[in-house]
Amino acid sequence: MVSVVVEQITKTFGQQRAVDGVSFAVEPGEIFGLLGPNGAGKTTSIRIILDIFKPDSGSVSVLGGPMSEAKKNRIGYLPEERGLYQEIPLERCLNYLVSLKGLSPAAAQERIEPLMERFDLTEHRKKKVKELSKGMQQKAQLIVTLAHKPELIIIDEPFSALDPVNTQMVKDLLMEEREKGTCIVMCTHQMHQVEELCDRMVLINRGKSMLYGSVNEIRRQFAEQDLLVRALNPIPDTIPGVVKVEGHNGLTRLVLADGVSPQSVLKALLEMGVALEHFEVATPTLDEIFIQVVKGEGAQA
Ligand SMILES: Nc1ncnc2c1ncn2[C@@H]1O[C@H](COP(=O)(O)OP(=O)(O)OP(=O)(O)O)[C@@H](O)[C@H]1O
Repeated sequence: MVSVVVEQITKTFGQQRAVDGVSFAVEPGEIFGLLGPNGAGKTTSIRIILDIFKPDSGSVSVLGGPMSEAKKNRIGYLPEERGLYQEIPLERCLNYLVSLKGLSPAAAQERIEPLMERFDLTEHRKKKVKELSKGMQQKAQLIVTLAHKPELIIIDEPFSALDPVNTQMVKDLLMEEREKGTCIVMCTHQMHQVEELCDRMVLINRGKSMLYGSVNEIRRQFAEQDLLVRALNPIPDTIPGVVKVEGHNGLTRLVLADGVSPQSVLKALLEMGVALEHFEVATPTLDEIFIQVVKGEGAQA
């Protein structure tokens, strides 16, 4: 069963077309990136998926059909605007919010304790939420998102305010959830996290879907006609099929002539006696692809 199917959704606020014909599907056991610049329509799309907004047109299926009150307890949502009660102790706040997902206070407590331990929050459990640091509050919010063992997790900027150690901890947790077959939809502006974590993605710009598919496939589509090589002996200046040879971060970048394949250049290098240590087809980072697409230089539907 596909966890989320979004088909041709549109939403307009006044004159503003916030979402304009966006479609995508997310399977169980995958981490899916919902990406786009500020104001692209990501939060609006999430709110439509969660039935907070009705779309003007198009349809959404969540966990096998339309959203229902019962289904909301099978979803974990980490919203952009965080919703912890600031004036009460952390443990009470967590227990209350997790109980809202259909667990008894005792069952909620059983789920919360190991997560507080894992997130190094146990010693802070008696502190009022407002006395916790931003990173601690972020971790607490993640506990609320995950403790009821949702089948679908929708998270907006899960790594905000987290240091590298906590970021890694959250990444490990998300990868464990994926292993268990949970479906994870993640909004983030941190493209290197998407490269590391996401299986597939959609990139929205001005409400429209610009790129959709496997992260690796999208990166390959944008691969340049360049090779990055390093050798034990000097790399010749003139190589058949190569129009430019230049230094690049400790490697040598070979710019290929139109229509020349990386394999033919590899063969030429070996025939010229180059002792290769490193050979790769230069793949742009998602950051570079994001900027290229959003600036309108490489838009693909
Ligand atoms: N409730 C609303 N009323 C009016 N306009 C809205 C409303 N919610 C969103 N918009 C507009 O819709 C567009 C998309 O906003 P949205 O919040 O979905 O973007 P986003 O991709 O989540 O951006 P960010 O990365 O900055 O969070 C923006 O132009 C925004 O001003």
